[in-house]
Amino acid sequence: MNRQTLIEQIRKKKSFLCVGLDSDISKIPTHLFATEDPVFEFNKAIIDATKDHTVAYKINTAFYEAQGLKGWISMGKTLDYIPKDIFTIADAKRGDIGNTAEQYAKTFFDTYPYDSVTVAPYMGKDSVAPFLQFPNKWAIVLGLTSNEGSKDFQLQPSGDGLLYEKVMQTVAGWGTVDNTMFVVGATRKEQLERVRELIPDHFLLIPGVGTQGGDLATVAKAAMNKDVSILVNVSRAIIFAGSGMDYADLAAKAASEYREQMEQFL
Ligand SMILES: O=c1ccn([C@@H]2O[C@H](COP(=O)(O)O)[C@@H](O)[C@H]2O)c(=O)[nH]1
Repeated sequence: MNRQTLIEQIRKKKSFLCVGLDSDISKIPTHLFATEDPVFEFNKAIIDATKDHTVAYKINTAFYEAQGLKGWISMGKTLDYIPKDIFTIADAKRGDIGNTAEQYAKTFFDTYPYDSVTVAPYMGKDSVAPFLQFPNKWAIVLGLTSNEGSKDFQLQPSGDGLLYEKVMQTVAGWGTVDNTMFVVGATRKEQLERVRELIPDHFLLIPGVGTQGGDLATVAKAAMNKDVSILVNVSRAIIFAGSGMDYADLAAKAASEYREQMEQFL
């Protein structure tokens, strides 16, 4: 999906919500274990319940890879089931030397036709470049992450600024606003305005609202630009809003409430 279409979807649905399909098998309602593929059945109902409220789905591949072959099968079926006008993210956080990165790009853009994949930039330009060669596909590069450990390296001084500032400015020069987004945690609210000074036009994928405690209004005010250009991810607070037979209804309610809040900023 290209940038213009994504912006149009955000305007049309009045939502910049990304629902995270972190479908942890240990948290899936027990009645689904009577089905052949409980993870897919869970995701299918979540997608049916939330698709009108969201413009993106983020599949965190860890929850699928941990299940081995059957996890990859559930992931493939889930990706196929997502409506084609909804942006898809493989949250795989890949990054390796060039020829290996090429294989990762092929995995998540060709074999599994995601719109985007999250990429760790630590290994430098040749590790990110292979993800930037596919028309209408995106590398979503870790910029400033939501976890406590982001203080260990990302927020450390580097030259005149902080390491994450240097990383984001450098990576922004490798691609364009049409193929590169950045991950910035909602929990790093002190840095959001600085991020927008550094990269005013790029899309940001913002996780950390919901279970991690990030505030939607703070994020929207600091990070939106004239084209909106943010996707706010919520995983557990939507997909595990309930744990019984009514889990999909409760997920729909949670997603709808986030969308209604988002509409106020659009
Ligand atoms: O900095 C980051 C980068 C990625 N994530 C991922 O986003 C979701 C958040 O899940 P919640 O349940 O809404 O907390 C999850 O897949 C993380 O791996 C992040 O949280 N922070």
